[in-house]
Amino acid sequence: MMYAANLFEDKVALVTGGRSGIGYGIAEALLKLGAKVAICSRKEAPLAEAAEQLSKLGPCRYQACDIRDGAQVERLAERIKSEYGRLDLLVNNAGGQFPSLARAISDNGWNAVINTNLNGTFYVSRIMAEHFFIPQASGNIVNIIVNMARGFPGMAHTGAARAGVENLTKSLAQEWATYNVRVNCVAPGTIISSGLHTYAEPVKALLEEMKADNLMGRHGRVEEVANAVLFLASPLSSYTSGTTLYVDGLDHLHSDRMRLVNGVRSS
Ligand SMILES: CCCCCCC/C=C/C(=O)SCCNC(=O)CCNC(=O)[C@H](O)C(C)(C)COP(=O)(O)OP(=O)(O)OC[C@H]1O[C@@H](n2cnc3c(N)ncnc32)[C@H](O)[C@@H]1OP(=O)(O)O
Ligand SMILES: NC(=O)C1=CN([C@@H]2O[C@H](COP(=O)(O)OP(=O)(O)OC[C@H]3O[C@@H](n4cnc5c(N)ncnc54)[C@H](OP(=O)(O)O)[C@@H]3O)[C@@H](O)[C@H]2O)C=CC1
Repeated sequence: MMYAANLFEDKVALVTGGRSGIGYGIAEALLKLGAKVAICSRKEAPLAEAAEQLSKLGPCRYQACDIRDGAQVERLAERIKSEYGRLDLLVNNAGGQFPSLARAISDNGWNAVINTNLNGTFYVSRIMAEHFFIPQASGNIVNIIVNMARGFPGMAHTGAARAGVENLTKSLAQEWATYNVRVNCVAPGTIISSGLHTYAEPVKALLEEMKADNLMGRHGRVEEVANAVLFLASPLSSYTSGTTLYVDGLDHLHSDRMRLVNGVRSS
């Protein structure tokens, strides 16, 4: 552990999508550094199980919540208020999409991905800011997006949604600086996590190709994303807001996704 063991002592964090994968790893890292944590996601049973495991490291509450539903997010804010009385850090990690060429995405599929990744992130940010960050005159938001620096062929819906979140981050960072609220993004490349298991062939083969194409020759690890979140969540980054930190082994500068997508299409 490279950060001070009490870095987040007395701090309260909400990690959306904290029941699995990257969100679970972020919650785990925050708890190990003294934070009190709340996690939410849609599926109650695995969420409860994750909270039980995480509670071995420190206080961890959970509540089922679909981030696309403002009323559910309001109830989550009330619960955090009654359990912990404050919120210092929001990690907007919940999200996802499905691989598809743009022409094959249905209207519903497009809307599901935009609602989850862009609208959901906005609802949670605004509601947590109104309940906690603005009245407290302090807060920190870290948005988990994806590397879509050069577009995202094969996942155009999520590329558009995450670009929206990146721009929203720049706007909120400026509007809320006066309330001592920082807002930043972490943009992972391909990370070995539960999320990748949701993809079937031929995407699995594509993932191997993407690994070979990566200049570091590998996919990323959940801890590497969590470490970036810890930095942005901590006073070590106190003069940093409105930015994006890539955790992608250089994919944002180098990878040729269109070539890889074409390879899958012709196989
Ligand atoms: C190609 C490169 C691969 C490497 C990528 C590496 C970078 C990124 C990695 C990750 O992000 S890993 C994390 C991934 N985890 C997830 O994606 C899990 C969560 N995902 C979801 O929950 C869904 O994708 C969702 C669509 C956002 C869920 O929304 P919802 O629950 O509302 O969906 P549904 O009601 O089931 O469907 C709505 C609509 O969407 C269509 N759809 C859903 N899945 C697919 C699919 N696999 N293929 C095509 N279409 C899909 C579904 O059919 C519905 O549309 P209609 O049929 O009604 O038109
Ligand atoms: N793994 C990777 O390579 C990369 C992942 N990312 C992003 O990082 C984040 C975490 O990914 P990862 O851990 O790998 O994947 P997971 O699929 O394991 O995590 C997604 C989490 O989001 C929750 N979630 C999804 N939709 C909603 C919703 N509407 N409301 C509340 N919670 C929701 C899910 O729980 P539930 O189903 O119970 O709602 C789940 O816990 C995602 O945003 C993902 O797109 C970005 C780049 C790369």
